[in-house]
Amino acid sequence: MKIALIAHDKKKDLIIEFSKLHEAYLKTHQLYATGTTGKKIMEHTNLSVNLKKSGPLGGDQEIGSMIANGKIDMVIFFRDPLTAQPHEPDVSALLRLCDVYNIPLATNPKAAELFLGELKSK
Ligand SMILES: O=C(CO)COP(=O)(O)O
Repeated sequence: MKIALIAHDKKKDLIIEFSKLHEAYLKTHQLYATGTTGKKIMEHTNLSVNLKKSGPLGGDQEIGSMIANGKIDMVIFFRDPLTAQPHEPDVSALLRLCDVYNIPLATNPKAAELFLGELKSK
């Protein structure tokens, strides 16, 4: 599967923790991430992540474009619902495209755990 991993700044620690916890399983998939999220995941794990631009610099749109072109199968995006983002329109567009293309989208760790649990059971 092609999985996109994204986290807003205040959620970076959470996505690192999640990636470490599920490292062995995530290793069996192709991973993509917005710039800073992906770099941090690679710093803290042995995962190899295909890096896009940083979210505020177009990374969300790059991932959105991949979704529109059938190149992403699942999105794990730990959003920060309590902090305004300068690139909010890009964030909304990415979430919207997940619904347009019926791509599973986990926006918090519990949802992501459920998704991986379901995948692992297959
Ligand atoms: O801003 C983001 C998602 O909207 C994430 O971008 P970074 O991973 O580059 O911090």
